[in-house]
Amino acid sequence: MTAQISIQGLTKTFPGRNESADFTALSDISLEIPANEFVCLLGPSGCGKSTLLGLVAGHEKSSAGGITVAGTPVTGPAAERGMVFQQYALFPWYTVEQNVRLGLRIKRLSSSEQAEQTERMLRAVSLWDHRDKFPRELSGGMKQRAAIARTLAIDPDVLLMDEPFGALDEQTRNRLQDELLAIWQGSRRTVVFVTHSVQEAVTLADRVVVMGRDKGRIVADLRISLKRPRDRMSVEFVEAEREVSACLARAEASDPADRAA
Ligand SMILES: Nc1ncnc2c1ncn2[C@@H]1O[C@H](COP(=O)(O)OP(=O)(O)OP(=O)(O)O)[C@@H](O)[C@H]1O
Repeated sequence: MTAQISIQGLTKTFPGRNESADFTALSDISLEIPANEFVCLLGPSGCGKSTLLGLVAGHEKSSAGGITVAGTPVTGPAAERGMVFQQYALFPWYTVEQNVRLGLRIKRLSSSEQAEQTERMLRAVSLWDHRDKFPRELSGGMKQRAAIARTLAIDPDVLLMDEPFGALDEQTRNRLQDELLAIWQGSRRTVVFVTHSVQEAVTLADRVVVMGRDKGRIVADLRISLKRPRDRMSVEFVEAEREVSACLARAEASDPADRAA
């Protein structure tokens, strides 16, 4: 089952340090994400994308407003919401296979089911032949594929991805985008994907939500209705990129106002 995400009047204020004023990263954000939708969050650095994702993941607590996933309020992390970070977060002392399998322990599967699921995921991200390697023996792209396999093996309804391909070269990044889409198309789930890249957003998303500097305000909500697979060189793709870029430029120019709470 996949889940709808409902964000209502979400505000996040971080306490100020050393008597400085509190800092409001997000103010009164509302967003509805239907089940199975692939949403990219785009916006200038510091606009609150990771904060929003962390709140959906349940890693952070909101200061006001709330989030429900499939109708249930988010009060902390849960297996149904899987997170992939830019830094791969693999255990260095475990092999690729062990890293993927570890995540499955929370699912209470039998040992043969764990082995089966691990193999399926490692094959999906083309790492089966590298399953006995340790993270230090992998390239950046391979590490990220292992991290994705580990999260997907748990079969979360909601996949939260915080710039997962941001540290990779363009070629590897394009390949992983295509792999991720193939996996998503094979078993749909709701995806919220943070990126800085307009091209990445147009390649992946059903919908691009652009956040501005002003406490995470949503300045644009664009549907990308290009058919998949998308040709990054096509006229339609370039046009969509231009439209998203124009919104991003407006977001970057938006006045951060007085961000103190
Ligand atoms: N734990 C924290 N304590 C205080 N301020 C924080 C904390 N986490 C984030 N912030 C602030 O909240 C704002 C939003 O940060 P966030 O990391 O969500 O932005 P972002 O849009 O993901 O940025 P980037 O694109 O650079 O990753 C920033 O000004 C940041 O300094």
